[in-house]
Amino acid sequence: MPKYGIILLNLGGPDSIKNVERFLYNLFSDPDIFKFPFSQATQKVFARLISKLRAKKVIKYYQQIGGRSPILSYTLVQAKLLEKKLKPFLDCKVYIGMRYWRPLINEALEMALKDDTQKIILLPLYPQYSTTTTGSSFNEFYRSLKKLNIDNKEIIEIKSYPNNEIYVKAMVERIEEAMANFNMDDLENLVLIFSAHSVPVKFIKNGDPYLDETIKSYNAILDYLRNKSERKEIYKNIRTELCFQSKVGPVKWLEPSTVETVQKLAKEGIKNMLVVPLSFVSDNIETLYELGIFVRDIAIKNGVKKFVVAEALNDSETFIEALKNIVLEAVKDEK
Ligand SMILES: C=CC1=C(C)c2cc3[nH]c(cc4nc(cc5[nH]c(cc1n2)c(C)c5CCC(=O)O)C(CCC(=O)O)=C4C)c(C)c3C=C
Ligand SMILES: [Fe+2]
Ligand SMILES: [Fe+2]
Repeated sequence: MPKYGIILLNLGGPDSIKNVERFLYNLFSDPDIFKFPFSQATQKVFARLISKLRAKKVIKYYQQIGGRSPILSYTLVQAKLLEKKLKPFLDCKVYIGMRYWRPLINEALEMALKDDTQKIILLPLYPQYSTTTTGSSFNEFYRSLKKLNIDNKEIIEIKSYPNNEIYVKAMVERIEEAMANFNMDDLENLVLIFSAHSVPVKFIKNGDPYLDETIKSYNAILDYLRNKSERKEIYKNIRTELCFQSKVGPVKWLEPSTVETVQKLAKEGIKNMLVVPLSFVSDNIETLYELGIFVRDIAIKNGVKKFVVAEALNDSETFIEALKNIVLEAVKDEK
């Protein structure tokens, strides 16, 4: 009977081509991410329609990255490493609760309850809070709790950690690894492009802190690179950009887009680009296909010579250390 059950919250992704449409249906049925007018019933009808249409398009993308999303395999590794790292300090077990594809949040909760867990810690694998990601996962968790008629469990929510020092260090390590692809001559004509997942502007206007927290991460990583890293003198002279990827649908999303940014830089004569996926802690379709294939193709066609995408944190030991510290900090007054 572990005292603490830690539920890692993430988006999830289809585990096969045949499940792409069902995954998209779950995503478009979520009123926290896509609000359709009128009623819950119309939301379902629209979700059915849009997931069918979008599946036709994105199945081709999933086929190019191995026929499934790699999110779960990376999250499984992160869960295992975190449990191992935490065990000497905390009586705990780590579970995975995905928002849109298995293992789902209610399944993680049921497993934690079966193990007779006394307290549940919600740990989002989103460093930056958004109502569309962490907020949506929290809502789904509380709906699952209500369905099971549970009202006596202590729940500890970790909201976000955009400028946690160890998380920032883990990001810097990934950037340094990717920088090994460039030689000294390349550096004079290199731009570091930080690409975050976009959200519709209306969420930000309604108070979603996602943009502020994304800028916080961006500034903290730049500060580390330019003032604390071993090669700080190099980073002081490297130009950087922050942009937003993965817009879906016709409404206005956060800009500038990653594609526009790459095109603008290429037009200016930039020949070397290092793209850093910000806001993703595991590689997924948005990093592997959108950045690694789609945006790369545009860059090369526009004259870019070297286009490198940094690996997401995935199995980074330093990232797991950050998560360990974040959890221990959250329970320090409880133990
Ligand atoms: C990490 C931050 C993310 C935010 C913020 C986010 C907002 C957001 N996403 C959609 C729609 C889609 N997202 C899709 C995939 C996807 N999204 C994230 C992360 C964030 N989303 C990840 C990690 C993934 C990849 C999952 C995988 O299979 O590997 C998709 C499916 C792919 C596609 O059709 O392009 C959709 C759709 C909206 C509408 C939104 C904010 C309102
Ligand atoms: Fe998304
Ligand atoms: Fe996308």
